[in-house]
Amino acid sequence: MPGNDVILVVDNVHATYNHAITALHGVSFELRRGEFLALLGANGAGKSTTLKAVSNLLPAERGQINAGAIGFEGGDVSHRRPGDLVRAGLVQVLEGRHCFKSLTVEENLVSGGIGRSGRRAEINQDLQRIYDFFPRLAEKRRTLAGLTSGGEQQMTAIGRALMSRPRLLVLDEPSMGLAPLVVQDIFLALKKLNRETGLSILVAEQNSAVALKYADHATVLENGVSVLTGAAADLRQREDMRAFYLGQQASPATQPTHLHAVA
Ligand SMILES: Nc1ncnc2c1ncn2[C@@H]1O[C@H](COP(=O)(O)OP(=O)(O)OP(=O)(O)O)[C@@H](O)[C@H]1O
Repeated sequence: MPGNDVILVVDNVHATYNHAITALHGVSFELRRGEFLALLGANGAGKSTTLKAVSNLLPAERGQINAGAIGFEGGDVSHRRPGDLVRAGLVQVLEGRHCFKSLTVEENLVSGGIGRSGRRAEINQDLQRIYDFFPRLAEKRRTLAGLTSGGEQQMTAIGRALMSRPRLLVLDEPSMGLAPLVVQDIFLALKKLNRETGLSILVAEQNSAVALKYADHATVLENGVSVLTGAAADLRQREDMRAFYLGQQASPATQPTHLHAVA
């Protein structure tokens, strides 16, 4: 049984789409309270499927968990509707920075608080907190989200998720399609949120270099299986990680044919 300090447990999860396409066949990891964990892997490795399984969003895509279990705060997520998980503190920012483009940045943020009973003063306080983490959103608060940059839309999507006061924030590929400096800004803000508020963060990323720079730990997926978990600082030093995921050449003597689990 995991201790109270573990907020999310993914235990040997197998998942398929349409009862036919196997997407995951053995994904396991744990996320401790207050931890920033990165889920890494190439295109199609199963990162998005794992995150959708965590938020119980697979059934909406004709997907299902066939074996294994996912526990959030000690309860099995498969018994809870996605909306109930949000109210319980598990909030996901889906891939593709979904914003309401015809609403202002601030209206988008406020929309994230709908459903939670909050007085205006409380909502204003939360808005201010988000503007402190993302000063660029404060400057653009009256601008239509559709007219802001990709980075600002990603920040708006994250800010909207924060309005429901999550305990675990899950993000799918926040760096996608963004310039390197903007990606750094976003990860810096996530790290600050994690450090200053104790928010637990799970982020799926193809950009391993940036994820390993800011995360505490990382789990690597290959073809639907978690093959490696370790401290981000250790993974950054590994020759095989450098060669496979950080785009650097390992010396021929150390080049592996696949990643080896941390002992
Ligand atoms: N809605 C779906 N219906 C059927 N198959 C799917 C669906 N979504 C994903 N898959 C398949 O499941 C496998 C894992 O995909 P997934 O999107 O989870 O990987 P990923 O690591 O997130 O990759 P990417 O970075 O490209 O999003 C792939 O073989 C993919 O084709």
